[in-house]
Amino acid sequence: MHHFTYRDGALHCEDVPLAAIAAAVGTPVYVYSTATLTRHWTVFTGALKDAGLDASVHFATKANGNMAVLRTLADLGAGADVVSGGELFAAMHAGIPASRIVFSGVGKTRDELAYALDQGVFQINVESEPELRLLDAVAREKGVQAPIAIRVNPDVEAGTHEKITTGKLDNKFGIAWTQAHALYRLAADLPGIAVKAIAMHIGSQIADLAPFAAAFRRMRDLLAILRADGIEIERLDIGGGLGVPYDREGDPTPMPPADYAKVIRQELGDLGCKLLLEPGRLITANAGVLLTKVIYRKEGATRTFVIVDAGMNDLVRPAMYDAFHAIAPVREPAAGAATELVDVVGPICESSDIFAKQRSLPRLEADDLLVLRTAGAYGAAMSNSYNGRPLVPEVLVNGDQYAVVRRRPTWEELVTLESLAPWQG
Ligand SMILES: Cc1ncc(COP(=O)(O)O)c(C=O)c1O
Ligand SMILES: N[C@@H](CCCC[NH3+])C(=O)O
Repeated sequence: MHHFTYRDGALHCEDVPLAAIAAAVGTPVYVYSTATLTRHWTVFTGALKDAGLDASVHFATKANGNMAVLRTLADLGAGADVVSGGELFAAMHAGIPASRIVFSGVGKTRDELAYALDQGVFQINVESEPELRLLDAVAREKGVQAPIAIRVNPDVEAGTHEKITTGKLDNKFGIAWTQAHALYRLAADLPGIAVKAIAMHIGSQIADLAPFAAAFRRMRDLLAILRADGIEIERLDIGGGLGVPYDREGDPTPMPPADYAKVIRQELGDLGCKLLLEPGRLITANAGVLLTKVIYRKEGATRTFVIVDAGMNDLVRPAMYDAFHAIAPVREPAAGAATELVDVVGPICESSDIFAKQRSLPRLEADDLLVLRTAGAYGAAMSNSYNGRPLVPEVLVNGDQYAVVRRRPTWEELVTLESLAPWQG
């Protein structure tokens, strides 16, 4: 069931024509579908339940931290996986209780650890020995015990883009699995630490089950070693990383959640541990599009450029990871309409500000509206104001209603955080 479809020749999000949103809010703008968010959440949690797994799902808020999106998920029972004090604050602000929040991240500061303990987060995923010792000290100062997992790096090849792989030995994330037992031994002996779980996360946009299965087996082996040493582990946090279809011809079809759940059950289902999952992209990527307008059609010497009003500051994935995003015109092309090969580019003064090279699209003119699909994860979340462009706004659709859930800042607001130095008068 798709919630971004053509009706009467016009692309809609649920029951709202995207052209109506463009007219009212302006472009560029992200548009999210409540129905798709709900469907993804329900299918994913349903697959875990159908596989008989005792699991809790903690949405990785880095993928999409919009408060209205988080509230939609919170209302469905979501927990959160956060990676900074700011994300922890925002998740709680959106209505996700600390008791359902996991705090991950390779560089948590003393202040962030103290804040997380004060709030009573469910679990802190420790990623190094110095962090473990600091957390122990902060917890003891407060007279509490910090509930922890140690994030273990299983050293598997996730088969994804090298900029988003995290589970190889030379990545900065987690503890090498060869060093994990010793660190768990230390953790078990620290009075400010309560060892609860083993955590892992091997990368993002993974479209194959084999790396997950290999990592789960490492986890299983480690659990046996820890148990033999008298270290009790109640739960296993298996991270996120499931890939989604970006609709590029020839791309592998990402795995269905039911198949993923089956592998979890096979490898980890008989250990008496509760499971924690941290999907991000899977929940929100296909629930959002970036709606943009053609500014110019420019006939270059060797190619035609379609210059749009969204830029790499609004959606950095193509520039940063050579990511593919399907592009569709908001006005449905007539059946059999001619297509041409064009480069779709943004207005930013960077040569990498290119959304698509030599993409086959119907002829586009100035003022035509387009969407970049599958933009609901790591889209707005990674946006910035480079080139003096106000942060891109966000709209949430629900049936025939829509609301601006982050407004576009004004030019005045672009400079309000800045001030002159005292000697400048
Ligand atoms: C620790 C951790 N958990 C969860 C996620 C979410 O990953 P994804 O959006 O690929 O599901 C990430 C990001 O890769 C992460 O670093
Ligand atoms: N930002 C990346 C994913 C990074 C995952 C963060 N751990 C992307 O858009 O693909």
